[in-house]
Amino acid sequence: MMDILQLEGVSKHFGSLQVLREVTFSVPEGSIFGLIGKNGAGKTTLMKLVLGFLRADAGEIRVCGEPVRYGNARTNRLIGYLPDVPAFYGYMTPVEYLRFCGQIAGMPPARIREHSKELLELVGLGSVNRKIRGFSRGMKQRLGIAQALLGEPHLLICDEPTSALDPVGRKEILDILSLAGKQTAVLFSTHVLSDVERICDRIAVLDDGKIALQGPLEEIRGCHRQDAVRIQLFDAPPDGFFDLFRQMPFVSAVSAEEDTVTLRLADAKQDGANVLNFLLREQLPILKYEVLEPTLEDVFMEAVQ
Ligand SMILES: Nc1ncnc2c1ncn2[C@@H]1O[C@H](COP(=O)(O)OP(=O)(O)OP(=O)(O)O)[C@@H](O)[C@H]1O
Repeated sequence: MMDILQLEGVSKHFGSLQVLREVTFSVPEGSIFGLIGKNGAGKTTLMKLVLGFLRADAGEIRVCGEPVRYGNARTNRLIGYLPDVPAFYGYMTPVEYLRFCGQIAGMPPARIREHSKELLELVGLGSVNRKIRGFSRGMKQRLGIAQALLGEPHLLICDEPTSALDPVGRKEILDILSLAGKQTAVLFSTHVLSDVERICDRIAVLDDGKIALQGPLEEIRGCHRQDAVRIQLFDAPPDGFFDLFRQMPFVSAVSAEEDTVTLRLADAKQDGANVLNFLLREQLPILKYEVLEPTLEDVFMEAVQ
């Protein structure tokens, strides 16, 4: 699979502040890539480097195999960009705005008309003929995505597209990015882990300028799988009963609370069956049995500590 974006050993400082330290990762074709980091972690700086708006101190950035050149980034024809605070001409309607953007980019008028219509449908602004001035923040973000997709980019870059939106607006944006991801690779930054869990297939965690963790989301979860099970009984067992689990060799941790116990196991499948058998033998009916998935939050906290 071709890499749409490659960063290799990219570093950047401002004065005495080292913002990025030898950042290396790539975004393959067809990927929706979540760049996770706290405020100030360097996400915006990284995106500006990819767009050639800033000059890297070291390292190389390639878009579809072409090196990015500072100040003269021909590679930007391959990229659609949604900045964190997009600016629009408030007196235009969405259709007028996209026409204006298409004209600047030198697209043929028929193509602009046709493609604008599709894109405005995609972002849920197909029937909105009002001026942009009165748009909500979410509507502006959606129009921004339509604009970024107008040139049919190979890579769509969105800087914190969901921050400052309410849960409904946030879901709308994620759904749109998910759809856009069928046509183009997507790189978006966020500090919201649930956004990433919803739509990304790959992630990188940026912490203190370094990539603390990266890879396919499934793989990352797999590696950090805790193999824990939570069991709830119909009734609280006799005092101290759950402590019996501590003596079992395959149980590495026990936490108990009234009728519920959480066990860390070497292997959820095999050891889980042993635990269940034990409870049956002791004639303690089970209300609920659950294998716990590590949340991205757990994984993230482990990576950035
Ligand atoms: N032009 C600049 N000159 C000096 N310092 C800068 C400049 N641009 C960014 N910084 C600093 O670099 C650090 C990283 O900023 P950046 O905007 O890349 O972070 P971010 O992860 O995008 O954070 P946020 O989510 O707050 O936008 C911050 O400490 C910021 O103050």
